[in-house]
Order: sequence, then structure tokens, then C-alpha cells
Amino acid sequence: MSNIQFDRIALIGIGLIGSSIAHDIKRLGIAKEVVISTRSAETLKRAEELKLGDRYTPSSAEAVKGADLVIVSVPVGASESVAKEIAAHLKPGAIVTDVGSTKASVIAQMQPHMPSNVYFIPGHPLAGTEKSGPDAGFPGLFKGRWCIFTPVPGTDETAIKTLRTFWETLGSRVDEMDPEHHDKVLAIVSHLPHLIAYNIVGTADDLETVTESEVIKYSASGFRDFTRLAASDPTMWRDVCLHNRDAILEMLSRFSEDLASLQRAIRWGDGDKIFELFTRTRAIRRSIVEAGQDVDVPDFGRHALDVKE
Ligand SMILES: NC(=O)C1=CN([C@@H]2O[C@H](COP(=O)(O)OP(=O)(O)OC[C@H]3O[C@@H](n4cnc5c(N)ncnc54)[C@H](O)[C@@H]3O)[C@@H](O)[C@H]2O)C=CC1
Ligand SMILES: O=C(O)C(=O)Cc1ccc(O)cc1
Repeated sequence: MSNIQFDRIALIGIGLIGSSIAHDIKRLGIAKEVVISTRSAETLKRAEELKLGDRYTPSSAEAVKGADLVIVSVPVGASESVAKEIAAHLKPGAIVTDVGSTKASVIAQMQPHMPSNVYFIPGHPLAGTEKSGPDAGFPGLFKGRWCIFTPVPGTDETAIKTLRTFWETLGSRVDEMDPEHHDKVLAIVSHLPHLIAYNIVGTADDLETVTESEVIKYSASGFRDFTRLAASDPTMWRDVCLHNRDAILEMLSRFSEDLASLQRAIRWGDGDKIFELFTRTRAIRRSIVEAGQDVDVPDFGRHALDVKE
């Protein structure tokens, strides 16, 4: 039994993140009842087959009725339509949160529709994989991972504390920051790496017509790591690009400048410059490893199996 329990939790969207949350709610006994809603009938049926909740409905309005906690886990571009659908049906005093990878846009899409008698607290668990859909979720995904809240100033502290306890029960560490800062930080640490991966795999694919199957045949682990990220959900990442446009463009422009500088060093044989950069970046990796933040996907898959059912 956990140190927090809700009478009813509504999960809107039951892909990788929604289903991982569902597994943990069940495993940890965090809700007396879990109601699941998602747009596609096929996904909803699959959620039921996987026994991810107690009730299933195609209507998000129906799902949120009487729920104390509502967690929206849909691609960020669908946030406004979900907010519009659920707004009039929310229970007074309910906490409404989301898990979207971008925050300023989600707030702009959802906040205007939220009634004044509910607590809207945007959130973002920094945990995931390249997989999507209800079969991709697993218990323990959020263990040891950060969850960032970006509440609007003046949000009720008790509601924030309740949501914090929820994520801490799932094993996460919670931080708060303003949405614009979140979007800039995530642009460099998450969004840009995905874009670089999509781009390099696309370039290799274009070259494949020249080299035939060599790209796949000789792909070393470095390239394979990129293919994992580049296999991430196209809808989700299209939405991230469109909804964190300014921060991503800013980081892409910094990245392109630095890449041009590296290109120049290679062209002019400036070994010292190349060596200095590679030495600096190696130290960063070492400090991440020392801080215990180097858990990659296979590892946290293993952690997930460690959690007690
Ligand atoms: N995949 C990842 O590693 C992470 C994703 N996120 C964020 O979590 C959110 C969900 O991502 P995933 O679970 O990976 O995606 P997913 O593709 O696995 O699942 C998305 C779910 O949303 C549903 N959906 C789509 N449009 C909808 C609508 N208009 N109304 C109701 N349901 C709708 C789909 O049917 C599906 O159940 C996204 O906002 C993403 O940015 C956050 C952290 C990590
Ligand atoms: O699969 C990976 O390596 C990820 O980086 C997962 C991820 C994707 C999107 C997020 O907003 C947070 C985490």
C-alpha cells in the first residue's frame, strides 16, 4: 500500500506513458478505481485486454467524471482538444495534470479551458523509450527519474504537494521550474538529440542507395544508438517540433554554428581544437556516470523488472 490513495484516477491517453503510469498505480495501490479513455477504439480494447484499469470509455468527458486526479498523456498537439472535451465534466477540487514533453504550449492550450475550481498542474516525467502504445508501458519506468512541474504562479501548494507525493510514490524526484526554462533545457537535452538522430539516420538512408546494404551491415554501436532514438513515435515528435519551435530553432542554430566550427578545425587540420573539444565532452560523460545519471534503456528495463509487484 502506498502513502497516497485517490478514490478515482482518470487516465486520458494510454500509450507508453499512460500505460506505464497505469501499471504503477495498480502495483502500488494508488487508486481505488482507474478509468481509462483514449481516442482510438483499438487502443482502448488493448488497454482492457492488458487489464490496465477498472473502467474503459471512448469519451474523455465520461472518464473524468468524479475523478480526483486526471492525467492527460496524449501527443502535445492534442492537448487543447482534450482540455475542451473534459473541462465541463471535471470534479470541483480535482487535480488535472499532463506528461507532455513541451510545457509552454501545453499550458497555452489547456489553461484557458480549465475551470477555476480545479487545480491544473502541468508536469513532465523525464523517462521514456522509443516505443509507443499500450503494450510498450511497464512498471517502474519512472523510478529514479525526474518529473518536472511547471505550475502557473499562485497554484495551490497543497495540490502541488499531493501531485508531488503521487510522483514520488512512483519513485520519481520532483522539481519545479517555469515553463519557458523547461522548454529551453529540454530543447538541448532531449529534443535536439532526437532531431540529430532522425537526421543522421535519414542521411544514412539516402546514402544507402549508393552503398547498398553497407549502412546496416557495418553499423557500429554509435549508429545503432541513433537508430533507437530515430525509431521514436513520429506523431509525438512532430508535435514536439511544432510546439517547442522557438527553443528548438535557437538550439539548432547554436548546434549548427558549433558543428561548422568543428568542420573548420577538421578542414584546417587544427588537432588541438579537436582534441580540446573531445576532452571537454568526455569529462561531461564521466560526471554524468559519477552522478549515477547514466541509466540507459536496457538498464532501466532491468530496473523495471526489479520492482516488486
Ligand atoms: N515517449 C516518451 O518517451 C515520452 C513521452 N512523453 C510525452 O507523453 C505524451 C504521450 O506520449 P506516449 O505515451 O509516448 O505516446 P503514445 O503514442 O504511446 O500514446 C499516445 C496516446 O494518446 C492517445 N491520443 C492521441 N490523440 C488523442 C486525443 N486527441 N484524445 C485522446 N487520446 C489521444 C493515443 O490513442 C494513445 O493512447 C506525449 O505528450 C509525449 O510528449 C513524456 C515523456 C517521455
Ligand atoms: O528514449 C529516450 O532516450 C528518451 O529520451 C525518452 C524521452 C522522450 C521524450 C521525453 O519528453 C522524455 C524522455
